Amino acid sequence: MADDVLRLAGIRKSYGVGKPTETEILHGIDLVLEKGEFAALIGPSGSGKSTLLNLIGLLDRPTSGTLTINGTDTTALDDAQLTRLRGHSIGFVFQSHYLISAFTALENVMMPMLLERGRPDAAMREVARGLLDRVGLAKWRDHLASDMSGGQQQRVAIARSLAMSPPLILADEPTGNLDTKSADSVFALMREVSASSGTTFLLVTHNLALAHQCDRIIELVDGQVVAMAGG
Ligand SMILES: Nc1ncnc2c1ncn2[C@@H]1O[C@H](COP(=O)(O)OP(=O)(O)OP(=O)(O)O)[C@@H](O)[C@H]1O
Repeated sequence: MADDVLRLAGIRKSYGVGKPTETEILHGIDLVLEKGEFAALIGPSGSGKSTLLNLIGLLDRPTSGTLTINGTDTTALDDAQLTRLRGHSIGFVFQSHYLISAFTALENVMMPMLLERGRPDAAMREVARGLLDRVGLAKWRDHLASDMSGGQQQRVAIARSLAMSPPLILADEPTGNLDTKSADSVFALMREVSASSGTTFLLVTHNLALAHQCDRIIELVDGQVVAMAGG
């Protein structure tokens, strides 16, 4: 369907393939995320959430099954093609923001565009300024990342994840290191971004209160999706 941003069919993942230790971690995942959906991925520790996120983020390959991102079947792509698709289609926000501490907020937000285009230009700066305005950090654009609070740094990371206007953002415990107030405001920001730009979010979280505020909850237990409920 044209509005599918992500489609997984029969995704299996084993580690140690061909070795005596071979273990299947994901046992056939079927999942569709549509444009603008804001979904939570929950499940106990060891259930396979990070393994699944790595596959969806094109950082690892499934053992079998098909994974389609924005209409592109990734099965037959080589590593260079996967890297290119990742750069254009997927934004990442992690528990640790992974900002470059010696760079300003603006420079951090420009990074994905710099990696793509090689050298800074005025248009890039303009996009980065607009994104920092959007996450409420207009006045902080020239501050070093290391001088900002945890919540502000996570806002910069969200602005950076939007730099290439990806249809899909993968957020792995993005509020895990924040106090409740900052966590709530970072969550609200992600929801606002999703609603206003139609960006699809998949949010991995152990925080059930946040999961219940999402459009949908996808629950993983022992490498299988056991429930998909409304938030
Ligand atoms: N590279 C690897 N090689 C072998 N086994 C792995 C590897 N990565 C993960 N596993 C195993 O896969 C299973 C699922 O791990 P995964 O990290 O995906 O779970 P998770 O749901 O993200 O857990 P958590 O909530 O603790 O982060 C675990 O049993 C883990 O030991």
